[in-house]
Amino acid sequence: MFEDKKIDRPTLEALLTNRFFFVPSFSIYGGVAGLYDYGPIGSALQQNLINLWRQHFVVEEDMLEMDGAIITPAEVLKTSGHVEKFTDFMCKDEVTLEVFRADHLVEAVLEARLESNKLARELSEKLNVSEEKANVSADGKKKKAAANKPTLLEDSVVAEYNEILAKIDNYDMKELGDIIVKYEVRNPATGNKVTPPVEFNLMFDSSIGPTGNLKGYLRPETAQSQFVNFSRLLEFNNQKMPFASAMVGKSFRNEISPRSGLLRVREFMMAEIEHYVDPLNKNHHKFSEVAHIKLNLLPANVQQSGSTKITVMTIGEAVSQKVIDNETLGYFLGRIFLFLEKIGIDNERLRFRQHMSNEMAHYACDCWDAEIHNSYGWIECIGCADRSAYDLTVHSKRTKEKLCVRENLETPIVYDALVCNLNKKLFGPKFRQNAKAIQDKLESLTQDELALVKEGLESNGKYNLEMSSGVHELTTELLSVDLQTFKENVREYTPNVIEPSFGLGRILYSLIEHSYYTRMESESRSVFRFNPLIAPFKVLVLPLLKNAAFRPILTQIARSLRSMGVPARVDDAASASIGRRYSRNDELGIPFAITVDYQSIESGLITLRERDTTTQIQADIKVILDLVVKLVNGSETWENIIKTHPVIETSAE
Ligand SMILES: Nc1ncnc2c1ncn2[C@@H]1O[C@H](COP(=O)(O)OP(=O)(O)OP(=O)(O)O)[C@@H](O)[C@H]1O
Repeated sequence: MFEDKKIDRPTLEALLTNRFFFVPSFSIYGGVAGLYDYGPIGSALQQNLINLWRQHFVVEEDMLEMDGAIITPAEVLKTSGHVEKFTDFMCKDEVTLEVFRADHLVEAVLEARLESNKLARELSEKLNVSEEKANVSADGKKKKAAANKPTLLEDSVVAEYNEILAKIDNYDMKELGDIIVKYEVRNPATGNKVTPPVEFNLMFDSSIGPTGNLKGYLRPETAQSQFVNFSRLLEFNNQKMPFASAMVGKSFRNEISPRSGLLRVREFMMAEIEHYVDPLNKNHHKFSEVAHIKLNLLPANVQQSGSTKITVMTIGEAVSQKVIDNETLGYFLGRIFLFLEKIGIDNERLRFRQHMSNEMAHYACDCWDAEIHNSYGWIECIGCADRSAYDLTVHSKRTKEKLCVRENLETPIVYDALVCNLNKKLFGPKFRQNAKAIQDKLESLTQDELALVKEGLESNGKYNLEMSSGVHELTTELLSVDLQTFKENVREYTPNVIEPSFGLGRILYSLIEHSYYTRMESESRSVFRFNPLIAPFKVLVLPLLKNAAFRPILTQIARSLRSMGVPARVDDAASASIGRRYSRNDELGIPFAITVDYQSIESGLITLRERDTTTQIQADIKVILDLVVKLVNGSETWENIIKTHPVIETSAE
């Protein structure tokens, strides 16, 4: 099913830089890895992506949008676990001190060896020479791999490598260190050994205010601003559950070794949704709308067995067979699929990969990444996790603010529970300064623990309570543990959170690759097949020839389009032929072109060209402008139009 559509990345990258899609930031100062500036085309693409995302999620799913602060006090990120755990594993070239993200280094080296092995085998088959000889030729071709012990690999070693690659996201620091030693993973560029992996925290720190006493960080995700505002969001939603909040904004991660263009940067645009749901009911009222959608799934158990084989399943089947944990998670995977399809991502190069046990945060109960294949391999572009009640619980515990839902019950819940009844007159004087801590401890005991206290008191007249302050003897004069009946009219619970988290730069770059092609007749003519929703400019307006007589009509057309909300670009440069101008604007992915010629001045006729087919029709200005608006807003298709408007003959482009 999946076909690796190879592209010529150096040519694509040169085009993206030359046409100012995006470029390394501060390049005239030498640049800094992992920072990029978007030019007019990149910014317009990003903005269109954000607009479509807002329409598809915030508007259609009726979400509550927020815009939170970027600078975040350390206390918030300590509570969320980021200060301690937001780390990657780093190792260094022992000689040059070049740094690597350990899992990425292992991945790159093993992949290079597999590739080298493949080449050697192909050569060996072709030339029918001994494997040793073939090995020498393959080594010559793959210099990089040579630094990493390029030998023709035994089948069993190939299987081991493939298993490691399938599980690469699941290894902890020690396991990665062991793999590096066992398989002699070295710096591919120098062949030097690398140091054992260590943890590196990815957050940029800072201090807030002039005293330097308040430590802060640039946020590594937008989620925490949404969690800490949960009560206000719930209030705004008239206390109704379930509901979602959403936020688009920059996040910052001090990546160890950003080497893959927009895919791994230190400052990037995120779009995150936090969907709050009752932990006892994770069904979704619109689930039936996505249940039929077939997804390419890569479940955790398949990866754990060392395979990357895709299972194609409908979301309905996946949820009913518990491959996907619950309906709400399934619903969001479906909506993510529809969003990616709408913007133009190739479904054959999209898969949903489930996290393996170690990879998943300890509190999460299921997590799927939408991975898109591009020339860098399979890239996680969207994470979609069920984070359970973790975030709201920890922030609530730390701040003593209630971050929970109170729900009036139609039928009250009646239940029996054990409670401690203290004889306060004796309890306080007996334990003095420890009394409060002991009381708190007793109140925090579970029902099972209370049952043990009750049993001790009733059978021995005493119970020894162990605490960090020592062992405290509790006697029947001081307290009793009794069964009491409770009636609750209100149910209080902390919602679970399902979080789809989008990295817009990764989606954008993948879309650029999926949209890129070169025309058959000339390899040098690059085109982006951006659909009209995503295209930076929707219409190119150009004269057949440079002639001042065309200027008024060009201006009139461009102004009309712009006033109707259709971004238009005029290209009337004197030096370039019409074919050259079509082609250099195809490089910007402009879907339609309106051409003005002498007939336009005489009779108001203009031509409309479609980018991918290069077919053209001719009609009156008003007719064409009406058609363009429909084409751009998606209410009309080119296929339809050329059924009713004859395609005209044009000179070769
Ligand atoms: N350094 C980065 N550069 C660009 N996008 C990123 C980066 N880190 C994360 N993202 C995007 O943010 C999304 C959500 O972040 P998440 O924390 O789940 O990523 P992650 O698992 O840390 O990614 P990775 O494992 O690739 O570092 C990712 O799916 C990705 O699209």
